Amino acid sequence: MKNPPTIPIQGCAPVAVKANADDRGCLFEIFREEWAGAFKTVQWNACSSRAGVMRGAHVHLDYDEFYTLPMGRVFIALRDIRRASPTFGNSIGFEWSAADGFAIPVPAGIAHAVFFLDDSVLAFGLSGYWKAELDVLGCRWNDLDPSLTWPAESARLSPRDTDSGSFADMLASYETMSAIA
Ligand SMILES: Cc1cn([C@H]2C[C@H](O)[C@@H](COP(=O)(O)OP(=O)(O)O[C@H]3O[C@@H](C)C(=O)[C@@H](O)[C@H]3O)O2)c(=O)[nH]c1=O
Repeated sequence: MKNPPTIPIQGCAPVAVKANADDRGCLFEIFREEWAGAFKTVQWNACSSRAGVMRGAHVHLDYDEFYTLPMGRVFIALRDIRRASPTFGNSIGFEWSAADGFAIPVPAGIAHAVFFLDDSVLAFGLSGYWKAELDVLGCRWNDLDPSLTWPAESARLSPRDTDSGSFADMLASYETMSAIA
């Protein structure tokens, strides 16, 4: 594991993956439930993105994610919006490359956005099945935390992310939905 950042958010400590590189490429072990920081997953997604794409910022109520990066280079931003968390309000943004050899747990309640610096593939596990009707919380990526310095001033966004609102509105919606969940 190279350059693991110190992530000041409870539950997001980087987890070393097992990279077996050779002259053909690399076979990664990207997940073992037995690894410290891993958890039971019921679904895995592989998300390929072109350079210049931003996905997020999103936050989930109903499942934790285990983010891995088998290929490419991204800038990932995280912010803790769990009011009861000892790291509530903490955020971080950092460059992450497949060659760094680590995964990042992203628990429910951690707002996150990923900017793709190179064409990349994210593979992430979910502790609960994705439900479209619940994957509705998010904010404008550049409103996630004004203290974050992003590697770009614009990005290619989905219609959903283009229409996202403020961080304050996302926090209010998250707390309302959490209270009734
Ligand atoms: C997440 C997800 C999406 N989809 C569908 C919905 C849609 O038709 C298509 C693309 O979905 P989206 O545009 O929502 O994908 P995207 O904007 O990449 O959303 C993702 O962003 C990253 C940062 C995350 O955290 C993920 O949880 C997810 O929210 O894939 C699934 O079928 N299953 C899934 O598990």
